[in-house]
Amino acid sequence: MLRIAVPNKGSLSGPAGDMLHEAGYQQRRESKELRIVDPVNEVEFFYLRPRDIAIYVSSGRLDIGITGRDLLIDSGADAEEILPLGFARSTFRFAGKPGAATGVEDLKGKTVATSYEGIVAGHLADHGVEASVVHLDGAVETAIELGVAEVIADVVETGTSLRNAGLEVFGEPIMKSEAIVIRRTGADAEELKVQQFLRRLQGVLVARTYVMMDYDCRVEQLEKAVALTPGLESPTVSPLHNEGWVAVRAMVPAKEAQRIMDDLYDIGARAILTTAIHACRL
Ligand SMILES: Nc1ncnc2c1ncn2[C@@H]1O[C@H](COP(=O)(O)OP(=O)(O)OP(=O)(O)O)[C@@H](O)[C@H]1O
Ligand SMILES: O=P(O)(O)OC[C@H]1O[C@H](OP(=O)(O)OP(=O)(O)O)[C@H](O)[C@@H]1O
Ligand SMILES: [Mg+2]
Repeated sequence: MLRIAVPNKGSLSGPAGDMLHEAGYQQRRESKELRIVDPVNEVEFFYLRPRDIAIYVSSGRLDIGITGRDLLIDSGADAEEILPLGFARSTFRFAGKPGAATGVEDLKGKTVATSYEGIVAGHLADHGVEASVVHLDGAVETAIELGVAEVIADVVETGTSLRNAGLEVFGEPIMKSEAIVIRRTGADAEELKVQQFLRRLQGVLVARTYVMMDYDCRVEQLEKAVALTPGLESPTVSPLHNEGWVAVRAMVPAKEAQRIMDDLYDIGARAILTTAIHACRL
């Protein structure tokens, strides 16, 4: 049975559960459940604190886990990223009162508050900067106002929390993060159950980003039309009963679907339809 760590709380928890559900796995019904078995798919899910997941996976007791890239790096655990999942996207940045600093090199002798001590200490060391790091569990933005630190390093998504605290980012982003699947470093990459799990999640990612497009066009326009809808490998082209017309079917990126429909219409395609993809294996 495959043993998988899933975030039990916080920003990663809801979207991770939704994705696993879309991939056909049974998920917990109640937020207090700590583990469930999905006997049909032969998977056991452990609901753990996001910060602890890399540690469990690196111990080898759990096969894979879903966590944030920033949490994996912060933990220093012996685990590696095997699939980015596209949700809980954020950047990790320094911030302070306007004019407090312009880059990491200005932090010598200063105090930095953060919940991600591992990332910050590593980044300071990479730049040869000696600064103090104060660990706080959350609401780090308030640390400056209350005099605990001169600058902070924190997760930034929309920037609203920083703005509300009168702070500004400075310097280059320390890292970009999103939810990821991890496994123990060097674990068997060919393990069939792991491969099947990853294929299911990849199927969800494709189903979320692509739609199926169908349309009819005149044979003379086919090359132009196919250039607009190349599909992933090559579009399906079938003859219509009316001579001189063909039906074309191809996957297109959902974000571009409306523009592609306009362009197809302009070159004479008709009966242009898009439909959602519910699941897929590429
Ligand atoms: N506002 C946000 N937008 C996107 N991702 C976020 C945001 N806040 C935290 N994350 C991501 O969530 C993960 C941290 O999860 P964790 O549960 O520790 O904190 P949280 O989501 O802030 O929850 P809480 O603070 O309520 O405990 C990290 O990967 C982080 O990048
Ligand atoms: O750029 P934004 O869209 O404002 O998002 C970033 C904020 O979200 C998280 O805080 P959270 O709400 O989890 O509170 P916490 O600081 O107590 O963890 C993070 O720590 C930032 O403070
Ligand atoms: Mg938080």
